[in-house]
Amino acid sequence: MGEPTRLLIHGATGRMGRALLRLCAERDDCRVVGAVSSRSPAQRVVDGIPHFSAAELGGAPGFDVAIDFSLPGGFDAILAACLARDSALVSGTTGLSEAQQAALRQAGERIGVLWAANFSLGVALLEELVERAAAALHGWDCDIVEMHHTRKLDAPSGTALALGAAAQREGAEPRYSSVRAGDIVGEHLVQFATAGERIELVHRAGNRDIFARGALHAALALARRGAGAYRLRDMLA
Ligand SMILES: NC(=O)C1=CN([C@@H]2O[C@H](COP(=O)(O)OP(=O)(O)OC[C@H]3O[C@@H](n4cnc5c(N)ncnc54)[C@H](OP(=O)(O)O)[C@@H]3O)[C@@H](O)[C@H]2O)C=CC1
Ligand SMILES: O=C(O)C1=N[C@H](C(=O)O)C[C@H](O)C1
Repeated sequence: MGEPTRLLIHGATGRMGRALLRLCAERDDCRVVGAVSSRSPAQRVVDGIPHFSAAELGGAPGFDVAIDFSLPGGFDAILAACLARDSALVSGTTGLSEAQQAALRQAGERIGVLWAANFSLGVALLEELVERAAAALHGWDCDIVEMHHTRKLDAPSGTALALGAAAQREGAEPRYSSVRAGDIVGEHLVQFATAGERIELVHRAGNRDIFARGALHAALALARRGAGAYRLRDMLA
C-alpha cells in the first residue's frame, strides 16, 4: 500500500463530521490532516488532529481531498480552498444554490469534484429503481415523502430532490412532503399511484455510518482520478 490519502474534514464537529473522524481513525489508507468547523477554537488538537475554524481555513495543512458535510454558508470557502491547493473535493452538503452547483461543475475543469445528495449504497440503487419505475408508469401520480430529525435545516431533503429528478416524466411533476420529527436519521418513500393500485419504494437509514462510508469510499477513489465533475455512481462501477 502507498502513502495514506490526506483528508481534510470540513464540518468536522457535526453529526456527519464526527462519524467521518471515527471511521477514518479505524483505517490505515487515509489520514485526517485537518478538521474544520465554523467555530472550533484556534489551534485545538483533538486525538492528534489539528482543528481549525472556518476563518483559519487558509492555514490548514496540505491535503489530497476535502470531505465536506457542512452548510451552504461554508461551501464557497471550501471549494475555493480546494481550487487554491489543487486538491479534490467530495461534498454531501445539501441545500446548495444553483450558483454553488454551477461553481462546483466549473471547478471540475481544474480539480476532481464529486457531490451527492446521499452517499448510501441503498439510495444509489433506489435512484435507479425510481428511474425504471417512472419510465414504465406513464400517467401515474408520484409522491416523495422524506422524514428527518428536527435539526435538519433544508426541505425537501437533497435526496428527495434527487429522487424527484429520477422520477421526472413529461407532464408529471413529483410532489414533495417533508416530516421533521425526533432523531430520524433519514427516510425516503417514493410512491407511484393510479386508480386501484400503488407502488411504494422506500429507503430507511439506520445510522450515519452508511453515508460516511460512502463518502470515504468516494474520496479515496477520487484521489486517484484527474480533474472532472464525477457522480457517486462513477465511483461504484
Ligand atoms: N449527502 C449525504 O449523504 C448526507 C448529507 N448530509 C448533509 O450534510 C450537511 C451536514 O449535516 P450534519 O452533519 O447533520 O449537520 P450538523 O449541523 O451536525 O454539522 C454541520 C457542521 O458544519 C459546520 N459548519 C457550519 N457552517 C460552517 C461554515 N460556514 N464553515 C465551516 N463549517 C461550517 C458546523 O460547525 P459548528 O459546529 O462549529 O457550527 C458543523 O461542524 C447537511 O447539509 C446535511 O443535509 C447529511 C447526511 C448525509
Ligand atoms: O441532513 C441529513 O441528516 C441528511 N441529509 C441528506 C439529504 O438532505 O438528503 C441525506 C440524508 O437523508 C441525511
